[in-house]
Amino acid sequence: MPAKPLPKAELHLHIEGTLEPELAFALAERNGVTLPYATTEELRRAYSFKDLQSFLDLYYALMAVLRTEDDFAELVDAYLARAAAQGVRHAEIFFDPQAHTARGVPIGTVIEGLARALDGSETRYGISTRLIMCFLRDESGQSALETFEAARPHLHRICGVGLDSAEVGNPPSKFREVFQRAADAGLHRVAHAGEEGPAEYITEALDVLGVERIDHGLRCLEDPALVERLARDRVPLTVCPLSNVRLRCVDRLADHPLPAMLAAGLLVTVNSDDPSYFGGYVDDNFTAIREALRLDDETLRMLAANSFRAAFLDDRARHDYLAEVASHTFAR
Ligand SMILES: Nc1ncnc2[nH]cnc12
Ligand SMILES: [Zn+2]
Repeated sequence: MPAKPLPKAELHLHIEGTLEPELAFALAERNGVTLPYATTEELRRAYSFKDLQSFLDLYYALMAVLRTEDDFAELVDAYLARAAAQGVRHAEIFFDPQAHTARGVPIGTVIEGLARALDGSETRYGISTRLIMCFLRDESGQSALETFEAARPHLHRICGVGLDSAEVGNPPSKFREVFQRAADAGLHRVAHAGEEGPAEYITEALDVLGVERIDHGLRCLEDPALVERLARDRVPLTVCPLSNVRLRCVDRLADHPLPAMLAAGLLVTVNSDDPSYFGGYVDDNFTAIREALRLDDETLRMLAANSFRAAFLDDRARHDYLAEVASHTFAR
């Protein structure tokens, strides 16, 4: 019998980044969309990125195949099936509404399609789920505000807001007002910061946007006072090792700063970001860092426990998930 994967929460996962080439071609055919690739193999060969922007260009282009509620529900369903096989017990899932509304897909189609599939996640896959609506930081603050207002009738489906897309030149402070509105609506707040952008963006995300978690956060290591603050305040960092290598934030997995982050006392979690594009889902990230960084079982257990500590869960659910992690036996 194959070893049971370590139970874990996934806190940094873009649902659009789970679009596998096979599903992309199936949806393209169903929706009459022509892709600029002849085969899934040819598409996969395009997955060679020199930086975040070169990835984002393909990521947004491929979304053209997502048009109906059923498409979004199918995308979620495919992710949940894979996530369950990777030991995911809880998932907090990002989506990018502006990438769809800009193509004429109504925001209600996106949110209700995603939410419909997520409604069945506990019974069908044993995974509790939350939705986090991200704003594209290379769009304007005004566009984020309009998106938030368009989503208002659906806010009961959403647990929080986030900030993603091209980081450099797009500081968190652009989005002060929409994050304030989200806070007033009782939503959680997270933001990508310190992936390609500077450590100052992490500080700004905390101070100006009031975020509770930082997505990526690698570049905090350039600012010792910030590292001390993040460690003292137990601010979770949702780190994505395979993504960091594929987007060339880190040269090789063996050079990944995750051990330095742990040594600094940071609350690090491990996640997959855009698994279809970056060569692995979340347990594949755990396996890759275990080997490349020579992590022992207790470190892996701590990373899994951190994922539940950092999740937007109630105390009871958190306690139960942490007990699952504590009782996991590693078999190889
Ligand atoms: N790694 C990443 N960084 C910023 N925006 C993203 N959108 C999807 N993946 C992303
Ligand atoms: Zn991300």
